[in-house]
Amino acid sequence: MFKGKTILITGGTGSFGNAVMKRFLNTDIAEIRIFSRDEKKQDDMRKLYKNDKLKFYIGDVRDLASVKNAIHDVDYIFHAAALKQVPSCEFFPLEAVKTNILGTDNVLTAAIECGIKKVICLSTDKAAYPINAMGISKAMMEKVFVAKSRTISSDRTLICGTRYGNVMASRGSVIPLFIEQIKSGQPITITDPYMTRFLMSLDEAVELVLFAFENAEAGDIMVQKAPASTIGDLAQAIKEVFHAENEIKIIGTRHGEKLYETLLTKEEYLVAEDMGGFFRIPADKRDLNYDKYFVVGNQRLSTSDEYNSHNTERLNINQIKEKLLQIKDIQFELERWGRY
Ligand SMILES: O=c1ccn([C@@H]2O[C@H](COP(=O)(O)OP(=O)(O)O[C@H]3O[C@H](CO)[C@@H](O)[C@H](O)[C@H]3O)[C@@H](O)[C@H]2O)c(=O)[nH]1
Repeated sequence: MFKGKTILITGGTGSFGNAVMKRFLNTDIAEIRIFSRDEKKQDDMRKLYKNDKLKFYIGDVRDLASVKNAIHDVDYIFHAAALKQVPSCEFFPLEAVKTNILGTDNVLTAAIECGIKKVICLSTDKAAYPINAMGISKAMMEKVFVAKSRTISSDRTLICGTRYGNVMASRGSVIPLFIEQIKSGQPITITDPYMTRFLMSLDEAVELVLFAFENAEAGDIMVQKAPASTIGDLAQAIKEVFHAENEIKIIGTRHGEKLYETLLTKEEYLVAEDMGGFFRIPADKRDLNYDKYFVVGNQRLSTSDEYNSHNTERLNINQIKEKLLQIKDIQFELERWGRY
């Protein structure tokens, strides 16, 4: 599918960007463009991979001209650039607006103008029933790409998205933090032991985006079914994997946090297509003349459940340990500790 093609990954130096890049690097793809703001991270990547298929573009999704500069002759875009830390977006909500909402609009404007064949926008469970600035900005991002998908024929530019749960061990997330705390002998800080989060590996995140690439129609949001765990069990599993004795310190919920996350709202669950390991949330294809779509007896009330990290499959400590041990970064940390 990607033979001879050029892809652009916005936010390409991040955890997800790296994982997609690695998946494609040794295939018959023609070119992988990494678009991001950070020249140091790009330089590190350039030196690490030393591969002619990898091209680097400095730019910022907030700046339309810089996106346009990177987009010529591209076939497909994976749009992963985002501000994604929940607490920091609470303090700088307009920064989340600029990157996550306006930045996405820039990427789509440029993509449509340049006739890019497919754009896949990455969203998060925090966009479903959002309560924090990060989630609200991602919910608006979803609205932007669904609306934009209506304005262009999918034969020309197909715009769709994916919604993720927490990606285990991604940069800046809780798993690397717990490992750092273990290594430096500090207490492991837990916000709320009963809080739950969906747990996905980076490989699963890449799988989801590829599933969307193959199966999504214009405006669809694809969701991967995933198990979840409580944060208390996650911390205990990490302690056991590292044979650590660190004490646990409860620090309380941070700004903007939810007790559990939702991958499908009740309203979405009613219309979603169950595709086995995935859900497809179709875009509402009606226009604003609602009466022409109404069929008597066809009203549906939101009586269904939502799909969230409290009611999905719950992993126990041993199952979390199994998942942790499959993560390369954790294997690496354990080897460095000589405890593997
Ligand atoms: O010192 C800490 C820090 C965090 N947590 C908890 O660990 C969980 C995960 O936290 P974190 O890794 O910071 O992720 P989230 O805040 O859930 O957000 C992440 O996961 C989202 C998907 O839900 C992505 O969209 C975001 O970009 C990403 O930062 C949460 O329940 C936190 O309350 C702790 O218990 N102790």
